[in-house]
Amino acid sequence: MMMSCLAVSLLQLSNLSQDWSRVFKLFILAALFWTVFKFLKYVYPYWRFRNIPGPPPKWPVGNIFELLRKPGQEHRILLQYAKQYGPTFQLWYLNRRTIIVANPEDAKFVLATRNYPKSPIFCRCFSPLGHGLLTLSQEEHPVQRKAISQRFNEEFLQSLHHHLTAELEVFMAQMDALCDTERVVDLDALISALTLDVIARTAFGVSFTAQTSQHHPMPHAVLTLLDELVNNMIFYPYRFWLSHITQKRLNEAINVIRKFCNMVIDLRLQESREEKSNRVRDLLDIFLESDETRDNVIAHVATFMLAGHDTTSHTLSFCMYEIAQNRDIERKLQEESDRFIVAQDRIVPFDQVGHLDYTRMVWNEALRTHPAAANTSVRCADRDDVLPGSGIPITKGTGLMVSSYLIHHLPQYWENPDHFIPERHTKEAVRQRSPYYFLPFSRGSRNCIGQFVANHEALTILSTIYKRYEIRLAVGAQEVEEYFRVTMKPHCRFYVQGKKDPSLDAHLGLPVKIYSRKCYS
Ligand code: HEM
Repeated sequence: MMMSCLAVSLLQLSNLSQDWSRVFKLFILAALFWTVFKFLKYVYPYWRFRNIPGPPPKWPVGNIFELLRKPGQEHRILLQYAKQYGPTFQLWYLNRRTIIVANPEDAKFVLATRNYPKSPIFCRCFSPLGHGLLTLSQEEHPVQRKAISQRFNEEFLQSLHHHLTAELEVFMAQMDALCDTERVVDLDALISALTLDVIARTAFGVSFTAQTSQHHPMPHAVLTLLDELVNNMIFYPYRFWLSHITQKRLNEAINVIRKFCNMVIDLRLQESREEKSNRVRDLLDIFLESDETRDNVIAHVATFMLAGHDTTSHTLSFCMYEIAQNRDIERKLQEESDRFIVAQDRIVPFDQVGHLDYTRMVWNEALRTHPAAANTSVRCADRDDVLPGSGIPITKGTGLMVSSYLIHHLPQYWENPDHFIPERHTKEAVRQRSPYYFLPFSRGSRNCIGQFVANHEALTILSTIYKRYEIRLAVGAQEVEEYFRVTMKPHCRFYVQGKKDPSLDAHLGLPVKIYSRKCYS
């Protein structure tokens, strides 16, 4: 009896263990299937699009490491690819395909139709302060854009000129002090402080005094915010590991900006009608007059500051870098500013800015050779399609980026693309070519809403500077390079005359010496 009981329980145990081993086997099999499925899903896009032009991806990471090879020089690497594989080509980020678009016909298709909304990842990364125009969804954007565009009129431009004049006086006082001293100055830093003060006045009606003091908390907060947003985007796949490091700086910057905006808005709401009529209008007025919540007003103003500061200042620096290498261009600019800044005026009057034709051509050539926004933000196809210029197939969800830098530098679109030739932008020449050959401000419904602000600001600053000063590079021209980090900025690799000068920062933007113009000395 005992024996038979034992035999039965042994049998049950062995059945149980057989069940377990069967479950285990099934589990291993399922895991194997899952791995194979995931593997095939991962490699399938590589296989499916293997014949599309582009640098061969290194499995499993794609083209990441080639792009990371030279930080800040990604635009140069992409230019090599565009020359080798054709203007529109594909790149792989892990197993995700991104199409770099530099065929003007393809660019038109992507920018002018509404089938390519901004990528949700971009919108998520760039909106910690809420959604401004740059990151609004395809549905919300048109209404907001229309409302803001209507208020961006002649009156607004006049108030901009008023703010610009005030800040340019501060700028010139600094330039006068540096003039003829043989001191090496970082012109990019000076211009950056100037444009930050201008955009602050245009936005809030008050200066951040970035040009004269280090004490205002906003310049630091705005620059930190910009930097951290870029980090957010670049390191998006690793955000969980990096978040605690970057999040602290980001939150601190956001708190400073929120606090400042709230303070200015509170003051505005307490203002009497008389006080308001005695003051020059600014962006805050425009947004407060719309029926936006306070948080949305702050998001809009912050977006304008972020989008309008770096872009304008770095392009201006590159413009002066090019002029410093070409005395003929400098002379023509001087002649034009002499014509429009007359008698006791130091700054070109508002109604004369539109007549600065040569200065405009020089500015446009700087926008072509060194476009601050070297490419649009990433778009995401909302349907299957074929790009009409290159014939490249697009599947729903594919990322696309239109590269103005590539279009501006490919010899099939621009003769001698690396030469700085302002005459490319005569009215005649502009009429004869497709607008999609020149895309510094992008095009279509998501183009730059601030482009007329940037143009007005740039022409006023350039004519003021070349009326009074001569700018000379303090280093060889080849030592200043383009450094790309969402925007393109000038970056000087070497110290002056190869020696470390303790008065200079290791990463200068544009080292120059400033002289008073011969006829003024
Ligand atoms: C040289 C100077 C500038 C350049 C090269 C430039 C370039 C651009 C580009 C390429 C875009 C499209 C970005 C995208 O595809 O997502 C853009 C958008 C934008 N820019 Fe500018 N920009 C400049 C100056 C300014 C200024 C001064 C302001 C503000 C006063 C400004 C405000 C904006 C805004 C708000 C957007 C988003 C527009 C929308 O999505 O509706 N920009 N800019």
